[in-house]
Amino acid sequence: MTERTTWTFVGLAAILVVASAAIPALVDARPAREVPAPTVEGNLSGANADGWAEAPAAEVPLAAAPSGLPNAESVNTRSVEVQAARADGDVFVRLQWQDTEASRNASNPNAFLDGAAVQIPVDTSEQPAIAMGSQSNLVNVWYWTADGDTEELLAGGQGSTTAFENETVRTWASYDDGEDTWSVVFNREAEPDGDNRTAITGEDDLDVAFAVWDGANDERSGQKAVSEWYYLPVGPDDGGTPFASILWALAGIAIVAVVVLTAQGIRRARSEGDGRL
Ligand code: HEM
Repeated sequence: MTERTTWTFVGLAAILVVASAAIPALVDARPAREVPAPTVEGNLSGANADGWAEAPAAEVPLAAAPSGLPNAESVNTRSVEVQAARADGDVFVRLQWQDTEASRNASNPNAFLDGAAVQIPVDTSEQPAIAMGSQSNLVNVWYWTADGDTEELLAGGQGSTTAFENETVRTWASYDDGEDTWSVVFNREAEPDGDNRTAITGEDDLDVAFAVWDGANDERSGQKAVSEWYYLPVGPDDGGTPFASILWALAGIAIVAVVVLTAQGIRRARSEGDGRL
């Protein structure tokens, strides 16, 4: 093997090192079901507030909740765009979804309101049942309806929802007629007072699920579009991607070393062979 061939091998191996370090970082940029929750400097207190430009969005698919209620499978909303952010000890979540008609008024008994909700576990170390938790694993539900009402609920399974006294959840909502899109922001202190209120302490990532009701399609209570469990990465940093990159880079360096040593070995063996001739 000539010196040139050796260097070509070394060059290729070096490219491999860089690629093996960079590609996993790019491909694994966001684990499945993660909704990024960066700390944001800008204002988040508004459906279209400036700070939302700083928070990446996750597209979350929705499907009919299997509640067994009549028409439960008839839901219109197929996905919701979710952003989350932290600022000054508060947590914010913005949901945006398509709806061709804003249903804000339910004064007629046959009319139902558009609505949206965010569900989080009371005990952040354990993921509850998606269908609004269970008696042994309760959930908090932040519930907005298009008449401007916001409720903070506690649930331990279907049919068990009760409202907290002294609500700590705030919302801002706006409907864009041109884009046929609702934008709703939910906001709460990360660690509010009160029994059974989820404390977002930073000890765990936060499981979170979403629901949307289309009032024009008579959706209400158990007839709604819901997500699977997602999570906000607010727990201790497990060093995920950078750590993986270091391992990949070390693997690449090992490959370079093997290539160089093998090439040198072959050269030496050849020159010794030549010497014997
Ligand atoms: C995926 C499985 C789910 C099933 C089968 C289900 C079923 C039901 C049922 C039967 C009700 C009516 C009885 C009650 O008020 O408890 C209900 C109400 C409710 N659910 Fe769920 N649910 C599911 C998931 C969710 C999720 C993920 C959320 C929030 C993100 C949520 C939020 C609510 C709210 C706010 C109400 C009260 C609505 C109202 O007052 O009209 N549910 N659900």
